[in-house]
Amino acid sequence: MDTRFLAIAELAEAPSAAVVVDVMRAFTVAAWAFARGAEKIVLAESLDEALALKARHSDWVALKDGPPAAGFDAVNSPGLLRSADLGGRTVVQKTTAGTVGALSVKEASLVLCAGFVVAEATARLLRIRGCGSVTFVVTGDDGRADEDLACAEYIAQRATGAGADAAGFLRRAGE
Ligand SMILES: O=C(O)[C@H](CS(=O)(=O)O)OP(=O)(O)O
Repeated sequence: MDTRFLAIAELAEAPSAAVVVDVMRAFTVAAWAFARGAEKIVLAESLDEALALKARHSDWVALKDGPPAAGFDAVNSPGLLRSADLGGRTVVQKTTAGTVGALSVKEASLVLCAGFVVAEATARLLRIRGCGSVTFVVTGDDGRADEDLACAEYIAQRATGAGADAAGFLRRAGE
């Protein structure tokens, strides 16, 4: 498997397969939202778009990063979502890095949004799909977030079927 690890700003053309990594926190939050029963997540281009979607669909859950704000129901916190009941709900999510990264590769044939909590499932899907070339988008800190790079490298190793010791990658993420 041919792998590239790029910041959002380094993306030139649409990759064939993209794994967009945001450990802290957009795609850890997204995984928890699904674990708490969410039916789907809509990624908004802007805060205004998120609010407009919420206005059109009052039953949707509008979620943003940063502090709570009027019109939004939730913030980008895995810890808070762990106790939320999102059964059957649609979440609209807007964050600074993760959702921007995912939307920047929306023309790719395959877009996977990942963090450590879904790393193994992500690697398995890449293996099943037989992706020959994968672009990992390192979203945090303008591509310098080591928790995202560590997660991306872990997924890349696991996707090739190579054994990888998660502990070392997780340690990097925690530093
Ligand atoms: O919720 C977050 O911590 C971040 C904000 S920022 O990227 O650190 O400014 O959003 P995310 O897009 O989940 O990284």
